[in-house]
Amino acid sequence: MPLINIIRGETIPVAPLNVRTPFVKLPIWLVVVWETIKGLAWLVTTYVRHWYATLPATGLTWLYLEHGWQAPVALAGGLAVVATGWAFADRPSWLRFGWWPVLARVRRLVYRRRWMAAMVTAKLSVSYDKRTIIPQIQRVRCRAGCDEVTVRMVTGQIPDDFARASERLAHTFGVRQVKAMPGPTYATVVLVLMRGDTLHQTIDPLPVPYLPDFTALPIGVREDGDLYRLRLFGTQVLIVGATGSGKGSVIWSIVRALAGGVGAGVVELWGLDPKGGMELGIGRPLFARFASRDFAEMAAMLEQAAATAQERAARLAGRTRQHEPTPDEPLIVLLIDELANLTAYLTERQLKDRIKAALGIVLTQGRAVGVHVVAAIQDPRKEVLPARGLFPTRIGLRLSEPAEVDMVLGDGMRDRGALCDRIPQTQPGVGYVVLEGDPTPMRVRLSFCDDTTVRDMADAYGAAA
Ligand SMILES: Nc1ncnc2c1ncn2[C@@H]1O[C@H](COP(=O)(O)OP(=O)(O)OP(=O)(O)O)[C@@H](O)[C@H]1O
Repeated sequence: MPLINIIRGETIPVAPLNVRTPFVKLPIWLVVVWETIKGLAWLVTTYVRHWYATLPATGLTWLYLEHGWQAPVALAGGLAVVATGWAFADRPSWLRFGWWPVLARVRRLVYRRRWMAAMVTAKLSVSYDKRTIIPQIQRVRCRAGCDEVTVRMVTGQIPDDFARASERLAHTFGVRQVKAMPGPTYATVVLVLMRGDTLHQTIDPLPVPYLPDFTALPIGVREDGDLYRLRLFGTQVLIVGATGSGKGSVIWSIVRALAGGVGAGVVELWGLDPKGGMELGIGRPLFARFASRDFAEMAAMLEQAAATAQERAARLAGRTRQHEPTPDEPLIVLLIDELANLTAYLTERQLKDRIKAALGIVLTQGRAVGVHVVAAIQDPRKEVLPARGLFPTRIGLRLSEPAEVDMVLGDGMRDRGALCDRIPQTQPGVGYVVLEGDPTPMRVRLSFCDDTTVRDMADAYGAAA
């Protein structure tokens, strides 16, 4: 009979019907056999699933039964000696194939214990049709200072859902930070749970490359332990950070990576230090051109850089897509400390307009023809730096407000883990960058060149060298 007056999807109240379940009589031996088969099947599945624990336990028990307690103790001792020897002989392979896989097994158990509660409280479980569906742990991998947990998401979820809950997850699992990035296949997300802090200590100045690779200048260390290499070809670089965040160390790290080129004559550094030469002054011999007090001189330098960029662009048009620096036509890098002094705080209107126009030309036309800008600024707001969008590469150091993070690194980057506003004042030189081809931000620490290092570098590679 068709139901009338029933809205689709509405729950129909239980009918007051008296239902009697059919009564089937089973012999007791059948019940016992069935339960035994079920128990055995459970034992076999558990044994196979947890082979990493059950197999060694079986082996040790067999040894004990066959040869007494000395045999398993000798075997365990022997294994410990071999493992220690391996760890000392070749630490990377020991970590990769020995220690981390074992640790990953243990961590998997730890995560599974708290997983359900974590997913429900972080609102990552999905209730549907009176059922609660939880994202599933697929794989756990351990690496230096972090665990990578690959999770199978519930249908309809996206990695950004996990990114938004990352802080909650970090507290739940007692780790420093959680980053969420798209997994290797659709419907998976990789949660990177950062434990220790590989960037805790100051990074010493890196070796100066004999001739710089302009596509990969080594300027710091990434939190995954690799070198952080900056691509200069084809880009302009903006460094944003509150006062004392270490903007100077980014500038000097870049200069250090380019110093070999300065010595060889294929790189020309132009220094603009509107704060009176406080920052760049110590490395004066490294700069082919330098201005620190006279704003008219700075405007003239920018105009000359703009004219060079235009002239090179006109000459190279249709011949090459990337200018190759030579001693006759070197790569020009304009290093500007506190750019806001030129773009926002300058009171002289005419000078300001000249600087704005020249800077716009350099930023738009200089990228492919070897005229680059590396500029530092404290305040990333549009009112202070209208040309922010013309800097394709941005480095976000410690910032004062969460809202500034997305302004510097791009929309949604704070949710994806770029916590620039949480960098402690005690960690200058730490910041976040967006690497090519990676949608999640990477935490990095720039190398620190103290005054003596800068002076030595200037003596070795500067004009007088
Ligand atoms: N990469 C780094 N590693 C360790 N310490 C650093 C690093 N960079 C800077 N510092 C320390 O932090 C202090 C402040 O750095 P710095 O002057 O470069 O900051 P800043 O952002 O340029 O500040 P301001 O805007 O006031 O010029 C330095 O005196 C130095 O001792």
